[in-house]
Order: sequence, then C-alpha cells, then structure tokens
Amino acid sequence: MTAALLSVEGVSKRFGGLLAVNDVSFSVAPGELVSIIGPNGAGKTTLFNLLTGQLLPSAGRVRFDGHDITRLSPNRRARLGLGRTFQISQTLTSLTVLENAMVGAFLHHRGLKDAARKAEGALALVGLEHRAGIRAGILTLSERRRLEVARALALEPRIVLLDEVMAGLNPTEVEEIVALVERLNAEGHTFLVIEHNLKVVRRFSRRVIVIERGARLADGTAAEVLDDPRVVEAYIGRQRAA
Ligand SMILES: Nc1ncnc2c1ncn2[C@@H]1O[C@H](COP(=O)(O)OP(=O)(O)OP(=O)(O)O)[C@@H](O)[C@H]1O
Repeated sequence: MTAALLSVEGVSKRFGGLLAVNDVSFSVAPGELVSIIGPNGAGKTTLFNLLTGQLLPSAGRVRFDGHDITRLSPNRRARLGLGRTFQISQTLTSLTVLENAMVGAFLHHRGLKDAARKAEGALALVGLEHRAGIRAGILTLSERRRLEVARALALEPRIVLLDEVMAGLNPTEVEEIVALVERLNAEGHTFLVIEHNLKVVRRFSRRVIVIERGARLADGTAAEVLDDPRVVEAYIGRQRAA
C-alpha cells in the first residue's frame, strides 16, 4: 500500500457544547481524488479547517507526509504543501487575476518575477491565462472558482483541498470544473474535495467519505458508499426529498 500523504487520526473539534467533528480518522494517498460528502452542518468545512490549520483540534492528530502538523499555523502547512480553496470566495477583487494567483506563488518565491512566472503557469493550468491582466472583480463566478484553484496551485501544493468549488455554477460550468479537476488529477495532483453534487462525486471520485453529525459514517469506493443504505438514509434520501 502507498504511504499516506495526509493522515487524520481521531480528530475532534468541540465548539462549547457542540461536537462539530467527532473522532474522525482517514488518510489520503498521493494521487488520490477523495470526495467528502455529508448534510449541511455535518462538520465538513470544520474538518478542512482542522487540516489546514485555520482551527486547532480539541483531540487527535493530523500528519502530512509523516510529519505531525496538528498544531502548525496555516502558513507553515501551506509551505509544506497543503493548498486549499474556501467556500466563501477569497478573490481580491481590486487586484488583477495574475496578482491574485501571485498571492499563492509568494509563499515560495520572494522575487516578483519568479512569483509572476509561477502564477502564470498556474493560470495556464486552469485556462485563465488570457484573463491575467484584468481586474478579478469582473470575472464570472466560474472563472473566479478557477482562479481560486489557480491560487492554490501556485502554492505548488502536494494536495489541494477544494471546498464546494462547483456550488452555484450552471451545468456547463460544472462540467468545465469537473474536467479541470479530472485533468489535474490525471497529471498527478492529489485532491480532497467537499462536494454536494452527487452526480459529480459518483463520476470523478474513486473514493468517497461521508461525514454525518461530525462523525465518519462511511469510507469506500464511490459505488460502495453512494449505494450504502445508511448513506442513502442519512443523506441522499434527504437530498432527494428536498
Ligand atoms: N466557529 C464556530 N463556532 C461555533 N460553531 C461552529 C463554528 N464553525 C462551525 N460551527 C458549527 O459546527 C457545525 C459544523 O459546521 P460546518 O460548517 O463544518 O458544516 P458543513 O458540513 O461544512 O456544512 P455545509 O455543508 O452547510 O457547509 C455546525 O453546527 C456549525 O454551526
């Protein structure tokens, strides 16, 4: 078995009386594309925040490439190779598209020229190179999402965490992002993705983890997990009923 790139070991997060993440364990191997699904409020974004250091866990450990990163700052984790996008767009609307991508690149490249070259490469990976010089504020939602992926890629990450990058997009735009993530994964990028669109999840994930009320309810192949009666009951049935 391939050594894990990211390991989550018995991680919990308590907010006062609420156990938002409850003793969750799993690992991600290099090259995988793993989806995390679960009902609203299940604890998925909190779990991402524990992985990237925006929050510290109440219990448990996070390891990255064998190193214990449980208490490292977000910046140190990003330097080690944890890139992410946020559910709420972090695009700096008054800066250009290139300058936004450079925010990621500055982590490893202090010089302007080097950072710009790295950022241009990341924009080319997501098909936004022709938009490099325009103000990010005038991008469409779909372009903005791709810019966020580019900013994460400009960090030269070893894993990219995507938090609902397809939310609010129309079916054509969803297809574009799915194709982008599939291509990047085929090129060797490792992804951990929070996604609500189960058609997308079934299509592109080899592996799916279900979080419900903070706990891991299932972890397996997309077919195993999405057809598991417990998952249908806890999540999919509820989505269908909605
Ligand atoms: N900083 C915080 N302080 C207190 N409670 C919080 C905080 N962040 C999240 N929570 C609570 O933790 C629970 C899990 O929230 P979280 O945002 O992680 O869920 P989610 O699965 O990402 O939901 P969604 O799919 O709606 O984005 C929710 O009950 C939420 O209200």
